[in-house]
Amino acid sequence: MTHQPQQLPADHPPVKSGGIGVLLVNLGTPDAPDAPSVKRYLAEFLSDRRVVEIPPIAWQPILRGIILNTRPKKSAHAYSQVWSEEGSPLMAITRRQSAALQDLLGERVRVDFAMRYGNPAIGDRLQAMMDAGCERILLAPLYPQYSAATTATVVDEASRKLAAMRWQPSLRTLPPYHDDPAYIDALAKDLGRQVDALDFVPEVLLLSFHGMPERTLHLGDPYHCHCQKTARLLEAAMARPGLRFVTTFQSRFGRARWLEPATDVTLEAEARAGTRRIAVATPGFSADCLETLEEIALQGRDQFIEAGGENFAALSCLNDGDAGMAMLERLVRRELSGWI
Ligand SMILES: C=CC1=C(C)c2cc3[nH]c(cc4nc(cc5[nH]c(cc1n2)c(C)c5CCC(=O)O)C(CCC(=O)O)=C4C)c(C)c3C=C
Ligand SMILES: [Fe+2]
Ligand SMILES: [Fe+2]
Repeated sequence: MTHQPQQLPADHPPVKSGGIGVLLVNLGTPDAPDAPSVKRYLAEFLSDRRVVEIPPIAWQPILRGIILNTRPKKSAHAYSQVWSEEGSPLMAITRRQSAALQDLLGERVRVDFAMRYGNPAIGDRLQAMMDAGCERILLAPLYPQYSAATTATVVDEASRKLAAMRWQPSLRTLPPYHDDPAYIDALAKDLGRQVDALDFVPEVLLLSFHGMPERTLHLGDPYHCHCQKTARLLEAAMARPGLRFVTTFQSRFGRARWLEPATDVTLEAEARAGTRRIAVATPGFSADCLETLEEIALQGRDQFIEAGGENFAALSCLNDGDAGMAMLERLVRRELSGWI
């Protein structure tokens, strides 16, 4: 049997052109700092079974009946305190990171960003990349420390999109980088610079990571270990013998026991025990967001000062600064090897 060359039918989708894409992904944020927008966002986020590991039959009545009727108003108020002219800080910073990485990588690679919850959606941005001719895509969840509630759910969502495709792109995922020298060095350099620029000399550098239910640690999630390792390597890399490092977990949610020690409890305990000058860093967040700008910089300051502290500083995340972008370029180029 011979094969006759065939014309593509008129309705055949465009043939891809071998392009390469990098999709940065962060958590997501409401579209506006008002209760209806926050409610929509929380409904999606907190219905993710990777985030709340309670069977839906038990959890959905609590979520729909209680949480979504009480939390959105409170959270909207918190969001309104950090909202900027460019919108949500998490969105604005992630957009800038994407643009900066595009400049660093040049035209051979198409860089874009998406959010796991809300907009821009992962599925839509993956489709846009493919429509632009990308056949190879690096999916980069911007979480240094792996957890099922963050990293894995990004891969799940991208996989759901791919599951519906006839012609899939090749997909790579950025591994967690909690102990990568590029990340540790970027943090040490950036935090060192920020500490030196303060108008006081801190006695303590508190490293506050986002919390997780303690149960996830016993179920085998490496998140807690990743945070501890980052903290240990960062302390060694910063090499500041006069500074005491303390690791804590913030943003407790719900009734279950969360990883400890808790950031808010520790801030108060430090002040009561006589610490007068403290700086707080949030190395697990790639971009400043509600949890750093409101929970730490506003609430954390009040907690520390009201308990007797005198000087408090919330240090910035790596964001789209030089140290952070050079790190991201290094991590991404390594994963693209063989492709570019
Ligand atoms: C950096 C890693 C993060 C982990 C791990 C994480 C786990 C986690 N979070 C919640 C519940 C909430 N988190 C919220 C905000 C929020 N969380 C992260 C990151 C991690 N979460 C970020 C970057 C943000 C900020 C988003 C922004 O718009 O700026 C919120 C929403 C705000 C609020 O109402 O308090 C909730 C809720 C759980 C349950 C969880 C682990 C299972
Ligand atoms: Fe969170
Ligand atoms: Fe919070």
